[in-house]
Amino acid sequence: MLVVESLSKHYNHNIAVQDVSFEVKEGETLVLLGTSGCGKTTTLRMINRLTEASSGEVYINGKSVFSEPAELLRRSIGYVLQNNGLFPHYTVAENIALVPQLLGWSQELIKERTRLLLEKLHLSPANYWDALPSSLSGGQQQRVGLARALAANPPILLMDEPFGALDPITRASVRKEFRELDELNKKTVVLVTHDIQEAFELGDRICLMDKGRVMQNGTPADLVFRPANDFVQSFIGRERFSLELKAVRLSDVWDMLATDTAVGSVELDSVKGTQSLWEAMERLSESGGAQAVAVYNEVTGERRKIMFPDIPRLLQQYKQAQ
Ligand SMILES: Nc1ncnc2c1ncn2[C@@H]1O[C@H](COP(=O)(O)OP(=O)(O)OP(=O)(O)O)[C@@H](O)[C@H]1O
Repeated sequence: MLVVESLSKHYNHNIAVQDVSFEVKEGETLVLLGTSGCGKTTTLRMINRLTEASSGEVYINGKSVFSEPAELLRRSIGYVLQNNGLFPHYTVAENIALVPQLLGWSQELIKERTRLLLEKLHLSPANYWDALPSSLSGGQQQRVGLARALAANPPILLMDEPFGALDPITRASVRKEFRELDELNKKTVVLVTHDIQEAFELGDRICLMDKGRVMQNGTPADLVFRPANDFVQSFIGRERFSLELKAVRLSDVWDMLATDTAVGSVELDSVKGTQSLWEAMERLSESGGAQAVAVYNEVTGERRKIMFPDIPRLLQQYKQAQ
């Protein structure tokens, strides 16, 4: 678990970050969201001490990050940058192996881990092992950057605008892969973005910042249905409808879903109860004209069904119940 307590950074008289606090549990993603210059990157870099805090504390599993040399600390924290930060003269495999090499892993273990990560990130080892970063597309480079950050299996992963340099289509597909990556299930992730849609898709919690301060720290549903102040309200602005669909989980409206899951003899595509109304809508659009998708509750094993016309009604009923 990561705890950030009253973190501040001042540059002479300029306050970059003021009194920022939040907690991120294992398996959770916290998104630092806000417009350019609000202090997101500075906050992120104070966690792995690339920027030294003026005051405040950061604890990882109860231990202060200031209690060990910064270089050692950074080996246990994965870091992904917008421009991927790959070494241009190192091959893909050499880039991924950097931290495990520093940690003294055996060559055999490093190779095994590199192969596994390349496969999980849909980069076939046969094609990409010896490739140089310049021969890869932006999306592929970003995947290698992610593999490198995950290589030594760090408990914490920090990501600074990881999808920011990608075109919208690649961005959406890399983001989806990121959401589905099982390597992240037990990680504590802090991700910086200025893209509110991305924040709602990826964040279990969102910390919305302005001028170095936290405006609201809550779940996507807190921000969109219970905004703490006018700033949050206006930040959500005209994107409200899609954000509402992203904030409501299918498990939140479980009792309102149809119990009859049969649609003739057709095997329905399925989504999980932990996914959002938005993701159900995406799956319906992708499933080639299917009228419905099944919703699978991983906890109880129950199945229900959702259809396109249900979606606005479910959202409405959820809002009324709030
Ligand atoms: N090394 C530095 N020296 C002086 N001021 C700095 C330094 N680094 C950041 N700042 C200032 O701190 C404030 C916050 O910057 P920061 O990069 O954290 O914002 P950000 O929200 O990440 O913005 P962006 O999305 O544009 O990267 C800005 O006013 C910036 O000019």
